Amino acid sequence: MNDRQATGSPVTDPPPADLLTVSDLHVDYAGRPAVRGVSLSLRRGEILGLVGESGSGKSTLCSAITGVLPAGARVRAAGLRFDGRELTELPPEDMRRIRASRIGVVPQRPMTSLSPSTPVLRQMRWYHDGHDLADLLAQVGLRAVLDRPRDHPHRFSGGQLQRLLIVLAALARQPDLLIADEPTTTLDATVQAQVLRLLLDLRDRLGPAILYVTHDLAVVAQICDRVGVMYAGRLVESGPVSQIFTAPRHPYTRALLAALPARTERGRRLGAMPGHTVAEVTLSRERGARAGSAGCAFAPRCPVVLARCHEEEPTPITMGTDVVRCHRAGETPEAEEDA
Ligand SMILES: Nc1ncnc2c1ncn2[C@@H]1O[C@H](COP(=O)(O)OP(=O)(O)OP(=O)(O)O)[C@@H](O)[C@H]1O
Repeated sequence: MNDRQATGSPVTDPPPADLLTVSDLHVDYAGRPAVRGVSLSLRRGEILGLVGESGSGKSTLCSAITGVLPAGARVRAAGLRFDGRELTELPPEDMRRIRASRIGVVPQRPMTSLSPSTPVLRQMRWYHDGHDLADLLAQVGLRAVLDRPRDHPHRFSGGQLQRLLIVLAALARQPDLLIADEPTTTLDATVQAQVLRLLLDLRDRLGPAILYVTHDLAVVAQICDRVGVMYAGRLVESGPVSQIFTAPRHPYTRALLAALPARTERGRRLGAMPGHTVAEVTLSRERGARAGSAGCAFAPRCPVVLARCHEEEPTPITMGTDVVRCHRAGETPEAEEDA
């Protein structure tokens, strides 16, 4: 059950079934781990935010779900279940067909996703799969595009193009899952707000689940039901937005939230925290693993680190609605400081 439903649904409602369940997913690039043992689930109509600093594995996780990893990437998973079917057990062609027809992807940079030499409206007609395009555009307040049949992509703003691409991804095929990997990175705050409103509108109208990757915690607070926090390829904490923002249990999540000057500030990206970069941490961890110790990847930067954290990697612990990977997850922050 997600946060929004939690406030309004009667207690007797059956729990909504998961649309997507990822179990113990690992992705390596030429032997270097990028995603390490990630498990998550996404329910129909739910928006799950994925946050974490650059290089933490967010895009790789999305690409593993859509099945479009570059050559040289190696994927292992205990399971990748989509709408009741185990994708890893299907013949590759069936897997590709399900992914292509039922998972929509909103690109990060709209300008580079369209052909520059063909009018936008014509490109939309190629892809929209026979729906009434005028109706689709009117539903989301973009009917005016129909009056511009000769305009090429460069005649549109980034925000207009992004909203058109979201319409294509979400309405034309009506996928069950939309993956949006930082779709507002290149947009200013006002246009970003329009794009977020459009996504919420589409979710409410059509009910796709949305996996929304962002560096911006304010966006998470605004549109997501649940959030997953990634660090060095691990999902270190996940849970309802209300829980994570008010009582984060992982020290990395707490550091991210503390770095926000005001919880309501818009447009702030997650900067790397002072100290080691993720790449340095991963390298030092790999050296540690070779030397026989493989502790928590966050230990070198952790303000509440224990000796144990350098030696033993924490396993995920379920605590109420949260799943946390931290040896100290059960302690209050005050107790951690006193220790
Ligand atoms: N095609 C690739 N070949 C080799 N390594 C890659 C490739 N793509 C990503 N990586 C590495 O995998 C790790 C995870 O990268 P990924 O892009 O998934 O992180 P991210 O959290 O999405 O970062 P960002 O927020 O900057 O997009 C990084 O160490 C990155 O350098």
